[in-house]
Amino acid sequence: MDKTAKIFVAGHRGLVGSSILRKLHNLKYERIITRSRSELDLGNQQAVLEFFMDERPDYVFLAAAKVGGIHANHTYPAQFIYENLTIQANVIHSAYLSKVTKLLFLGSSCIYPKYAPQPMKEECLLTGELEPTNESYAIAKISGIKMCEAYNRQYQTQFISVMPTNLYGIHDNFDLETSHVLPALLRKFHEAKLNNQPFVSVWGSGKPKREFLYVDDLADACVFLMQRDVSGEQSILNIGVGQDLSILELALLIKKIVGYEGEVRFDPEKPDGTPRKLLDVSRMEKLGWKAKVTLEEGLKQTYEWYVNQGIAGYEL
Ligand SMILES: NC(=O)C1=CN([C@@H]2O[C@H](COP(=O)(O)OP(=O)(O)OC[C@H]3O[C@@H](n4cnc5c(N)ncnc54)[C@H](OP(=O)(O)O)[C@@H]3O)[C@@H](O)[C@H]2O)C=CC1
Ligand SMILES: C[C@H]1O[C@H](OP(=O)(O)OP(=O)(O)OC[C@H]2O[C@@H](n3cnc4c(=O)[nH]c(N)nc43)[C@H](O)[C@@H]2O)[C@@H](O)[C@@H](O)C1=O
Repeated sequence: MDKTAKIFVAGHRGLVGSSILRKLHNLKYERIITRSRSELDLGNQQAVLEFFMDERPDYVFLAAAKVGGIHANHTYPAQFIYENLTIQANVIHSAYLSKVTKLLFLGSSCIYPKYAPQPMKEECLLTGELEPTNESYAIAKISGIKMCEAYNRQYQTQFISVMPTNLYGIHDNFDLETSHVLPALLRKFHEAKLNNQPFVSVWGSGKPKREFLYVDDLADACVFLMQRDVSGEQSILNIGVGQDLSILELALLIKKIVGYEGEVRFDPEKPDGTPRKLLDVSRMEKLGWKAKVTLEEGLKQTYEWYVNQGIAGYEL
């Protein structure tokens, strides 16, 4: 991927896409193409094909998707399967037809079985039942991985899939209904502090364990992979930090960073989801890549960004 390559970042306004865009700008890539959803609906097959045939990008980062936390996934399974299947099918097929050199598809750690041995290796894909709260999303993501593999086998394309663990960072979604746990807890603890609330409600039992990767580390890994030949069995790669913590431990860390002094209460009416999903990151380590940002550093940066955006009501 030389500096004059034409690069399309799909989903450039999202958490991941915006971070990939920042990384490419910092590395002085000169020909980056973006389209907002109103300019190009990636669910529109004809429009996507016309765009690829007109623009002829060399490299594609496919970071556009229907994304959400446990509640959104559980409540809107039809939208999660339909939108993800159509976006990825349109982009991957058009990339093949327009002879894209290399495409990187964003999967997710939720593609692995609910009770997969920990840490989860890439080989455990399709070896057991999925977690019901995000089955629709996971099935769509598995289809995207299999589509990339099928095109590589039949058409000799270079389409790779990465499986990031739970992500967080600046430009995340802080909506309490649709967000993931980390931005939700940053917001809940922050608002509880501002409003002197006596407790913060944390969903589920607090026992599930999750691994969190700062989004700029993910963007770094994605660009690293685009710049290298990772064909064959390495066309699927886990990306994580290799360490996890319980939701209770996460809540206590966020409470400390925000400086909230009230109580943490659990809401057993809300689902726990997968008990644990820690990724085995040895494939990426063998390639020479490792995450750099610690959870505490990443949380502080994200909290500062959230507060400075003005969403939170006051400046730090
Ligand atoms: N966030 C996480 O914890 C994880 C994310 N991933 C994967 O990473 C990728 C990016 O996720 P993330 O950045 O968090 O998601 P976001 O929701 O932050 O961003 C998704 C982007 O896709 C765009 N988009 C959605 N539908 C369409 C459409 N029909 N046409 C054009 N654009 C569209 C959105 O546009 P708009 O701004 O207009 O809504 C948005 O910019 C996804 O594939 C996700 O599955 C994987 C593991 C964990
Ligand atoms: C990235 C990943 O994200 C999703 O899977 P998830 O990891 O289960 O998602 P989550 O971040 O929303 O929750 C993690 C844990 O945290 C608990 N929890 C506590 N309190 C809040 C809370 O306030 N909000 C949320 N959302 N969760 C909370 C919550 O009950 C659960 O036990 C999938 O959509 C999946 O498709 C996917 O790919």
